[in-house]
Amino acid sequence: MASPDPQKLPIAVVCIGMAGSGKTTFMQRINSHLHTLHHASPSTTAPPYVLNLDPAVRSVPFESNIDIRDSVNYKEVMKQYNLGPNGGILTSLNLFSTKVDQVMGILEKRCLPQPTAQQQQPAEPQLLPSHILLDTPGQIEVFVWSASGSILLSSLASSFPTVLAYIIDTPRTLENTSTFMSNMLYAISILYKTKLPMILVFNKTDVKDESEAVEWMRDFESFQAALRQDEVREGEGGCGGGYMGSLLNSMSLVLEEFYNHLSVVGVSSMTGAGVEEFFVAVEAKREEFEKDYRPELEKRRKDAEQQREQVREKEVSRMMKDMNVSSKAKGTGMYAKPKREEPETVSEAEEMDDEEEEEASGLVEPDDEEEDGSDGRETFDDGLKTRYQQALNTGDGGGGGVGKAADYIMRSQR
Ligand SMILES: Nc1nc2c(ncn2[C@@H]2O[C@H](COP(=O)(O)OP(=O)(O)OP(=O)(O)O)[C@@H](O)[C@H]2O)c(=O)[nH]1
Repeated sequence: MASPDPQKLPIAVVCIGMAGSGKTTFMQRINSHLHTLHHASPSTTAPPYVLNLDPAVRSVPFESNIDIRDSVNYKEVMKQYNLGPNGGILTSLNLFSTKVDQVMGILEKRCLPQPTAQQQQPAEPQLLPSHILLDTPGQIEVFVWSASGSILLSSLASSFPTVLAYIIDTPRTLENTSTFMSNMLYAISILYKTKLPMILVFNKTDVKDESEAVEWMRDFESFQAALRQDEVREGEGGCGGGYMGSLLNSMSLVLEEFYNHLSVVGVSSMTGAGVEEFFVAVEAKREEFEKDYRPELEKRRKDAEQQREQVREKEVSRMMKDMNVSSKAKGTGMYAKPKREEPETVSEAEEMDDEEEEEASGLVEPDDEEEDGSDGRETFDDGLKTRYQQALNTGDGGGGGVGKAADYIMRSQR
């Protein structure tokens, strides 16, 4: 089947952000925006596909197609494993990630073009969602820094263009320069951890707009001025003074490159202002994903495959070495005693008896062993390696190959 056009693939938007930044409200807003588009033009636009990955949320103000709470009971997990709230969320997410294959199967079935029964003449063009929306747990680190979060994100990104929407509580983050810088550093760490394109969503712009933050990001001088104001306000001992001031100063210089890679939008999830700009940014990130991130993902996948292959080769060599030792010990394989030929004359019989006595007493000439041993071992090793490789490679990728290898070991040890 030809791979689908990347422009037609639904794009996955993963909402992450500090607790209380407004992720769920933002999800609700973009979900309702896409539903409105669908209602306006039902024949050309499908509603989004929505996933809730927050196991601890009591109720979500939007309808999700896949909800982690349907498969994992967070409260029960806490009870059974004797965990606190964060451990409970983490374990629930881990349990859910064991079903990632099923989740991806459903997503691919619902969001990717499916081959029709008669491939040559597709009946009607399938209307697929243009967006997959994901809400994540409030405890950001539980999702971003856990193995299960990585598994879910990398599985998603291997099938769909994926962008992160990092939701920021604008009024809170603009309280002072150090809060702003902390938030930016958190965003940068997530960017480097996930290696996915990111949009900074300055939320709650109905309370305070994002212009000041944008200025701090784009204009180093204005951040310096804000820093000086903080110093004056809080005095030398405050967050803007002393070593903190110079630290923030140099960090703002370092972060310039990071800011250049980010899309920034101001949104009010309450009023809906800025939502259209957000979707424009999402489309720009889709291109970036295809141009920069997909090749990187492919490269990482190839590297991982190569590594697996190397490990397998090592295993084969190790098994071969073990075989050599155990064959030697048992006198099987290349160390098997050659079948005795019947002596034809009395002197031959005497010679053979002498040899037997020598072997039994351990008095074998070292030269004799070396002479034909090295050649024989190489041929034996090569043959054995080929047969092992065949045994490991044959089969269904499941236990078939391993089974054959095991059979082979058993037979050769007899
Ligand atoms: N004024 C204003 N308030 C907002 C906006 N977005 C969210 N809020 C409020 O911020 C609070 C937190 O919003 P949530 O959507 O629950 O935030 P969250 O990040 O999902 O929270 P957790 O799931 O607990 O991490 C709520 O009281 C919202 O009403 C906004 O755009 N403007």
